[in-house]
Amino acid sequence: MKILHLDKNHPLIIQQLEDLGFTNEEDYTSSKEEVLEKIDAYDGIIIRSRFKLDQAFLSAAKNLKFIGRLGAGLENIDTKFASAQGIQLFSAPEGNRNAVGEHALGMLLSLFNKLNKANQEVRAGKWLREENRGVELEGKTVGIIGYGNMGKSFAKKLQGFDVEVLCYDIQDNVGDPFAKQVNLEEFQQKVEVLSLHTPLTEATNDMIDADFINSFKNNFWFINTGRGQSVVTSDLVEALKSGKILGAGLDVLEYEKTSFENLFTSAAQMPEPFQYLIQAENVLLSPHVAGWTVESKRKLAQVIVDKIKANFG
Ligand SMILES: NC(=O)C1=CN([C@@H]2O[C@H](COP(=O)(O)OP(=O)(O)OC[C@H]3O[C@@H](n4cnc5c(N)ncnc54)[C@H](OP(=O)(O)O)[C@@H]3O)[C@@H](O)[C@H]2O)C=CC1
Ligand SMILES: O=C(O)C(=O)CO
Repeated sequence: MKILHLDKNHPLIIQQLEDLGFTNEEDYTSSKEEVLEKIDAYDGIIIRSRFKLDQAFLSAAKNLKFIGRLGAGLENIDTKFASAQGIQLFSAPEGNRNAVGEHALGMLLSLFNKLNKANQEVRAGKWLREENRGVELEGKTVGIIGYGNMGKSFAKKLQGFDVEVLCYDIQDNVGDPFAKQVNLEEFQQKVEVLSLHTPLTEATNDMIDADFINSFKNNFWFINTGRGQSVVTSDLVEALKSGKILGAGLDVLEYEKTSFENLFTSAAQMPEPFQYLIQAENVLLSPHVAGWTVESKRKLAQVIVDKIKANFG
């Protein structure tokens, strides 16, 4: 079987697939059009997010048997069409769920303790203790939307903080010892910290808008390590300005072309709401790296190799 690798990744993926008898071709530079011309020669594709695998692309991939996505989200693949074509899809949430759980917790504790602001001030010679008084997680109600691999990982990390953890999910009975599943109404009545872990779908696109935010009884803290497009950034900014949202930790932004590339080459080019986010003291930003650790790079590759081996080895 011949596999085309479209994104550079951990070397173990090529080594192990070679050992299993697969032929590997690495192409990290050809345009989508160039790849389209040769794609019918491959049985498998391994990709992160370099381009969208849409109907046109999948139709041209006449011999394709599987796609391995080195990550959790599958929104860059037309999954319905791929399945209808008999193409198997392998994602790797097992590889980066721990990283996302740790990143979400890290963002939350940094926000609560104003670490980003305090760090910048001390470096600038300012010793402002009262202004940098933090708040504690103990006793708070933390709400997780989307209780799958990532949401559960975050909930697990919260054990030991003496918090109540609630989750809201469209699936029934997703709760476990780490979180109590409730309906949306109860969720919005109780939550003081909201962490978003849903995939990007039609329903979650722009889900966090002004109506949704204002349906929460309490002012709340917001962490997003899901997808930026699930948030209406201008509404988030209004909520930060009004104090409805007390602070936000955003690993993902609406202004991303793929999961790894920003739409804009500089922050200055970004739309007005982003200009607010980059100067707000109660906002912490990271460039879509929650699932992007040294360890997850290796784990993601291993998960994909293991899934290919289990199905085609
Ligand atoms: N920042 C980063 O680096 C990373 C971000 N991610 C993001 O996290 C997402 C979640 O990953 P993962 O936990 O593996 O996904 P899972 O599918 O395991 O879990 C997501 C859960 O959310 C549910 N859900 C879907 N739509 C809604 C909705 N409208 N309201 C409430 N719940 C909903 C899903 O239900 P159902 O199964 O019915 O759809 C599912 O139970 C990824 O798709 C990706 O976008 C992931 C890894 C790294
Ligand atoms: O795994 C994912 O879906 C990502 O966002 C990559 O870091």
